[in-house]
Amino acid sequence: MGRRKKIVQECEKLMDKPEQIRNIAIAAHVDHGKTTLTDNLLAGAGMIADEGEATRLMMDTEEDEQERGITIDAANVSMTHEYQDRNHLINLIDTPGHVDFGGDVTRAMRAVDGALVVVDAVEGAMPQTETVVRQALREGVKPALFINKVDRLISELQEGPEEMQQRLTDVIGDVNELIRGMTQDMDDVEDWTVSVEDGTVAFGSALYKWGVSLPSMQETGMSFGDIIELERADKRQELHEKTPLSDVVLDMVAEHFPNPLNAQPRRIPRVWRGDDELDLAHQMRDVDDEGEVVFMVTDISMDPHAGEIATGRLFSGTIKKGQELYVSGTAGKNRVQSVGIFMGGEREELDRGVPAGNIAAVTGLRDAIAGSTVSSVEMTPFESIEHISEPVITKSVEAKNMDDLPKLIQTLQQVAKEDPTIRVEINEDTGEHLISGQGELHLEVITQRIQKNQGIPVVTGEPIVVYREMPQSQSREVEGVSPNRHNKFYITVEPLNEDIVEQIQRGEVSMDMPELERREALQEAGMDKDTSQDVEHIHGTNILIDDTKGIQHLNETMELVIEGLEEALDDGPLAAEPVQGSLLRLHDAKLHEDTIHRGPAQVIPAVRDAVHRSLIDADIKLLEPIQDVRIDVPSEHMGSASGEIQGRRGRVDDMYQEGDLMVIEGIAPVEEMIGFSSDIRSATEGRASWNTENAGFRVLSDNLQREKIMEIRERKGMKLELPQSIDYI
Ligand SMILES: Nc1nc2c(ncn2[C@@H]2O[C@H](COP(=O)(O)OP(=O)(O)OP(=O)(O)O)[C@@H](O)[C@H]2O)c(=O)[nH]1
Repeated sequence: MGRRKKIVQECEKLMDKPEQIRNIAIAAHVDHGKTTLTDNLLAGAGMIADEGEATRLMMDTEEDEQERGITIDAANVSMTHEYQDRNHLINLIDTPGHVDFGGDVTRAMRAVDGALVVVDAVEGAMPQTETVVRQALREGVKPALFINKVDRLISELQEGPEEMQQRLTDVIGDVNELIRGMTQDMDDVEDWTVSVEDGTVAFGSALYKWGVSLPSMQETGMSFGDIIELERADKRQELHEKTPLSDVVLDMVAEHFPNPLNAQPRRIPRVWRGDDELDLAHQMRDVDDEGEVVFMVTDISMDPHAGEIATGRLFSGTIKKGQELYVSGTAGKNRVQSVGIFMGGEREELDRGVPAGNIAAVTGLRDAIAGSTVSSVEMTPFESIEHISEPVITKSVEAKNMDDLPKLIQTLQQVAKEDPTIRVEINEDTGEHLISGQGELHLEVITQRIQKNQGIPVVTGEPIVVYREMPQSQSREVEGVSPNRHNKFYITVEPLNEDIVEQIQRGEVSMDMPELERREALQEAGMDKDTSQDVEHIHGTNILIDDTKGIQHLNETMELVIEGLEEALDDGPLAAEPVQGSLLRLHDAKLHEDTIHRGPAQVIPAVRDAVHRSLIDADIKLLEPIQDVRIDVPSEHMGSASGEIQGRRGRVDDMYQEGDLMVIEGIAPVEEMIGFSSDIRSATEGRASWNTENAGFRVLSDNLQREKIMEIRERKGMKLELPQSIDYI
């Protein structure tokens, strides 16, 4: 029997033993070595030959990933590992490190119970490290730490045992500081921090395939001194044989990460807000393979032969070929065509069903998108997997040949389904479609995949930034009148406080949650009690409050009011960009007796105009997306590197020495950061490494407001005048 077949059989056997399953993700800052580590683990588990570079191909499977040398999609793989005379099934997800692909990391965390955080010993904890730790903790996923590239401390930086120990202690301290900062408000008293003594920290070299932890050092009798000696003497093969990285890390995984039976009772209440007394709730907490099927889709990918593959975590029941399952948010059911597991980029179909507690790859769920809840009974869906960072950059895409148009539209729809951090606007009239994403690289990779994988030649526009509009003060009460003058709406608007906006973005306040919970959350974030009781609707990060009392027919008209409101907020009055962070109050309304005279054609424009006029009265301003920027650079290039931030309407907030490099931290508008990579390279002779992270939206400075609004209006073919309240009457 082939090796692969044998491993599949092993995995199948272990699937039914949840106490022997570990679902884990590997996550880190870009280039800290996740993919190299994952290759080690695969080789250690006997899945691939232990032969260096060729192994890379196993996890980074898409051609563009290998060309760019970074991970773009999260890859799934199942493997087995024997620990303390017991075999374990380890379902692993390797996640991308580049910030543009952070949405994949967020989704992967829903599927797993443990996160192995990889940190480069030389660079230490970096901004993306903080982000992935936060993503893990928010999902109730337990972290453990692997400090990588320790070979560089020894061979390049020539550090001795004390210096090295100090450096490792500092990295652990920094990671724990992040963890403590993020868990101080959590209700559970669980200790999420990592420590050498507990065995939740390991370190080593993924490149040279050796690793150690306190338990492994106790077992092998290796000391720091021995490691330094062997590494210095270039005896890395010996080091690898004496203390192989894969064993050390997989032992840590088996010992310290929770199995589904331990993890699910803790995680379900965090990610599911249904009634916890229901049988279904018990089945999910108990990982009941005979219960109803509850499957959370965390990733959709395309297989040229099998079609769409939905990968995700099965929390209850057994998923099998032929089952008819509900998909949240859609009507009707989908039929499961096949179920299987991933073995490093490749899917292995199984003849049997996959039971609760596993990560499964399912075909046939044509209505599912990343984030769908798929189940055998109708149920409250899981909390949506919020990725905080909204798209900030847009690019237009057109098919070169008109004949390709239908195929392009289909592909774009598929892209949006696979990656919810992308937004696609399809314009069948002009043929010019817009894709918005997390950054230049994100969009570039997607357009390249459309061209290469789908063979559709496309023309793309220059990347442009996505803007927002937001009121800055409290408006006066504004009257909106319907075209027939029989219906009137009285509205005011004011800015929402930042805490509330953030809560909505995180999904901690939504219309889907029980009202009482929502009220409490809003009050905690600073909303007064009366207001929090009258929330009628939430759209984007805007809230509608119904302050009216006993108005006849208002109830049945409310749907139209909301439609008018949404139209007004989607295309703000300044430049038709989305409005954010506004609190709208409906104070009063006068409605015609007769339904015919208060239909959509009357109510929608009246509300829309009232909202726009009140926004203008509330001193609405244009907001632009900004990024946190961090540059690490040798001190002789510090001036030119900080100049690259300041010259881009940016601000340098901090400069400090770290090791032999200077660190510059600041913020700059996304628009100005387009083309930054090549500029910083030439400004510092290629000596700088840098990282950017989207940091929300900021009011554009006053002297640029008019110019920018006109520029957008011109691009959109709108009238070239600043809108006045009077325009809407
Ligand atoms: N010296 C040294 N280099 C390493 C080690 N581990 C990884 N590298 C190198 O670091 C670079 C990045 O490694 P990857 O494994 O691709 O990093 P990653 O975190 O998966 O990066 P993304 O896929 O881009 O998110 C590669 O050039 C590796 O060869 C290590 O232990 N020591």
